[in-house]
Amino acid sequence: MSLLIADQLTKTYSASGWFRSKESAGSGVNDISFVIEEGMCLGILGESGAGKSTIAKMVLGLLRPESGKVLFQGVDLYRSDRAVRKLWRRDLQVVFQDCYSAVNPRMTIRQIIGEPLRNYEQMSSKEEQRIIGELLETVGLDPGDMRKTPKEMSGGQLQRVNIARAIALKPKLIVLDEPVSSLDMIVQKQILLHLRELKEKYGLSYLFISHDVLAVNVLSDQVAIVDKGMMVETIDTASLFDCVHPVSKRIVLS
Ligand SMILES: Nc1ncnc2c1ncn2[C@@H]1O[C@H](COP(=O)(O)OP(=O)(O)OP(=O)(O)O)[C@@H](O)[C@H]1O
Repeated sequence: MSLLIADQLTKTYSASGWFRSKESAGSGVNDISFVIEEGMCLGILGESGAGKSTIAKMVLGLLRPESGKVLFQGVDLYRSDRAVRKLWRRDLQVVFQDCYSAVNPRMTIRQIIGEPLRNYEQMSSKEEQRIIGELLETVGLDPGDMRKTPKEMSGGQLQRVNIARAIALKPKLIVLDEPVSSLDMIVQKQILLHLRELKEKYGLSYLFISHDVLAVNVLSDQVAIVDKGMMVETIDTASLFDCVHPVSKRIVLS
């Protein structure tokens, strides 16, 4: 059974009032379909406004499609009850682009990473501390960092904290929504390679949203290229630079 199936997802935004413009009226995504198998990373590659975040939100259960469905582990996300969705939430995590707004600045790193553990697991404070220490080591940080607050971390370190929080419950799939775009090139590469290692070590699957061909090339097994809300081509990453669709060529080879 495939881990995630997105089947003909369509969402149209209706711009209104002061914000109505030719560009935004009728925008969104149309007839988006893809499959993610266990242990696989699918990259969604497209320029700004192509519809990448809309796709991510629909997969995460945050935006109901007008038509089409999202099946996660065989369960139809938008037709399941709250209890099923809570279980489903555990296996499907997310890392957003803006590492600072993804965390509560008043919490310590221990509280941030411990949040999903407290929501889903019952464990002693000592056990929680041990697991958080291990998670910090797994993402290349020092266990002593758990006493820090977000403002004492660099952007790259804080994004590693967000990754530690995302893997805390050993999810099946992580949606990575431009996870390295706000970091400098060297840190971007370190984190992408680290995500690749984690994927191989724990058999994780990723939906990797990006506008960056090189980043997609590092992490993805397959790439779906989106443009103006449509999926124009899906291609194995090994053949990415041999893409055939004119839009893919423009995006990949520019
Ligand atoms: N809430 C909204 N209301 C109206 N239009 C929207 C809304 N959200 C997105 N859009 C429009 O839908 C299209 C797709 O937006 P989306 O944010 O999914 O693109 P994106 O590829 O993620 O872009 P970026 O890389 O700039 O974040 C764009 O034309 C955008 O203006």
